[in-house]
Amino acid sequence: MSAEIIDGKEFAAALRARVGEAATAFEAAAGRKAGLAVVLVGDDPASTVYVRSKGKATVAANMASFEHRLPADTDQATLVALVEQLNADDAVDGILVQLPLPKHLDEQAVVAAIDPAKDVDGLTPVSAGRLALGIDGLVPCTPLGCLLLLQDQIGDLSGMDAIVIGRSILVGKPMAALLTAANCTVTLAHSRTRDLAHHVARADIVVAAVGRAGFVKGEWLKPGATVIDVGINRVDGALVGDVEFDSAASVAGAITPVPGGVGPMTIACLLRNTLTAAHRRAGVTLDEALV
Ligand SMILES: NC(=O)C1=CN([C@@H]2O[C@H](COP(=O)(O)OP(=O)(O)OC[C@H]3O[C@@H](n4cnc5c(N)ncnc54)[C@H](OP(=O)(O)O)[C@@H]3O)[C@@H](O)[C@H]2O)C=CC1
Ligand SMILES: Nc1nc(=O)c2c([nH]1)NC[C@@H]1CN(c3ccc(C(=O)N[C@@H](CCC(=O)O)C(=O)O)cc3)C=[N+]21
Ligand SMILES: [Mg+2]
Repeated sequence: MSAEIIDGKEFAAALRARVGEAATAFEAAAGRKAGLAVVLVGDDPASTVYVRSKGKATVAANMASFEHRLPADTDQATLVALVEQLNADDAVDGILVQLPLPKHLDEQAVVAAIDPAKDVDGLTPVSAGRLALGIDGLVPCTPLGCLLLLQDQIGDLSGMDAIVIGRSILVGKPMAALLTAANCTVTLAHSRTRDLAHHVARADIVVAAVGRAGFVKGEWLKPGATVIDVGINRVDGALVGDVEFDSAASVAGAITPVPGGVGPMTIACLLRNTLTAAHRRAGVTLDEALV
């Protein structure tokens, strides 16, 4: 193995600590804590674990956490009514509806009901439109976390060839937009891409968000490439990424592990977005140098 291991867990802990300090300053200035509401429909075990760890991180960063758990058979009108109630609640700065929702619910309509000012997941049409147009707004947490790791690892990304594998609304598409804004030349690959290995071989930066364990092979990589593994797959009880770690680590220059890479960054960026939303909503200036 030759690759440097990118310690997302450590980076995320430092970011959460800075967000916590800024959240304390926000409370002093605004007379209230910044607040994050998370909505979980159903009892998918992985989602339940994620929502719980996020709630703990929120409280540890001196923000208020509001958890709403609804039964799996909740109807559309009830869920949208909850989102509207959270939109109207002044103590709530951020709203996250855990995805995927049970199949009988219209995910797009639920997300579109979120007030864009509180869209800390960056998933509403308004947030996605702002990102596409280069207008300042709230950016999806996982791609934001990946970008922060890349900039910390590499510095200026200008002119680099990047490939994003996966084009989901939550990860791949916004990741490609962020890398484009950072002046990379971006390839966005998906299940219909022909000769993926050929495209990967050109890339200085590889972001894998496919949802298939060990899908990206080390032999595809350009030697020295920086590899960001977004995948969270459970195989025989263990968490593994979308990149075949051992073969990739022998070719890459740097690589994120799973766990301990992108996952912790997602939570840290969720807190950061909540703090950003709180400042904007309260008309308090955020010291950007801090976070
Ligand atoms: N670490 C974290 O914080 C987070 C991790 N994740 C994890 O990241 C992974 C991806 O999540 P998400 O984006 O939501 O997943 P989706 O299932 O929504 O999207 C998967 C994408 O991968 C593409 N894909 C599937 N098979 C192939 C293939 N053979 N070759 C090329 N592309 C392919 C699909 O293409 P097509 O569009 O053509 O179907 C699709 O665009 C999952 O493992 C998920 O658990 C997700 C969110 C946060
Ligand atoms: N609206 C919405 N927004 C999301 O951001 C969102 C979502 N829905 N649905 C599910 C996915 C998945 N996701 C993860 C976040 C953190 C870890 C994480 O912290 N992982 C740890 C390991 C955790 C463990 O051990 O299980 C790690 O990688 O080190 C993983 C996955 C956010 N998602
Ligand atoms: Mg380091």
